[in-house]
Amino acid sequence: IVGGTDSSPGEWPWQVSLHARLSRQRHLCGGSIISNQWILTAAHCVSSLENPNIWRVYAGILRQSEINENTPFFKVEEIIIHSQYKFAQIGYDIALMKLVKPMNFTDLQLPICLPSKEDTDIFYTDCWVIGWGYRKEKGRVQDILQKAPVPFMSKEECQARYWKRRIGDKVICAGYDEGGRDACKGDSGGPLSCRHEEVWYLVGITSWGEGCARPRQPGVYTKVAEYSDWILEKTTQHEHY
Ligand SMILES: COC(=O)Nc1ccc2c(c1)CCCCCCC[C@H](NC(=O)/C=C/c1cc(Cl)ccc1-n1cnnn1)c1nc-2c(Cl)[nH]1
Repeated sequence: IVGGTDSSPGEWPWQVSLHARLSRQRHLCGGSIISNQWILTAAHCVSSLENPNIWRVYAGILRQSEINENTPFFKVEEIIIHSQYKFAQIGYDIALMKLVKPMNFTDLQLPICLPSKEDTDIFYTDCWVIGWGYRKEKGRVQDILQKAPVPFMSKEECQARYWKRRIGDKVICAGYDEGGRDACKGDSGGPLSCRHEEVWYLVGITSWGEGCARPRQPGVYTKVAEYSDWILEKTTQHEHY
């Protein structure tokens, strides 16, 4: 996160750190708890790393330094990537991780509400981007979870900023024309959390941008309200006859 500040313990209890164990283990992406057994993240985080056994989900942590070989984590049973996903810049940048065992909710690990598909036209005014990512384009993963307020940007303005690309209806842009606050490397997959009438909603999934916090280059987020049916379909246990 560029231009952010330290979060407090329990401020964002739905935020998780997704680690993968390749040659060595490291933080790769953020994610959000949406139920006791499901994590929502970005497809680009897990595509090409679809083996569930390499992933470790760390919940209820504020600092990356809390993570060591003795720190408890949740194992992943299944990874579901949107079938139309190709690249983050095209869209459909959404994926689900099913945990092997349901987690117990505590003050430090709780789900965030999903917006309903009727909520696609709410103009949220209190949105925050969160993560352990870089504070500048050439940076490093941060120890303490960072937070930054980012204002919504209209689709028209966002399309004007990214005129070489097609900004579709299933993404949200957020950021400042003067730059200065934004997501950055290591934040993707994490939540764009917006508070609306005292309730926090998972409005966006951190996806891509042209550089970090550059003027007139806002962050682009998967618009979660557009995927309510997809999430419901994939997370509902249909009896297989
Ligand atoms: C010590 O451990 C580490 O350093 N880990 C570790 C640390 C960092 C990374 C990895 C591991 C790789 C994850 C691969 C999958 C993910 C690949 C893409 C991912 N993108 C982002 O997180 C954010 C994008 C982004 C999003 C918005 Cl909304 C706005 C501007 C953005 N940026 C534009 N330019 N930079 N950011 C990324 N993440 C990293 C990089 Cl490197 N790039």
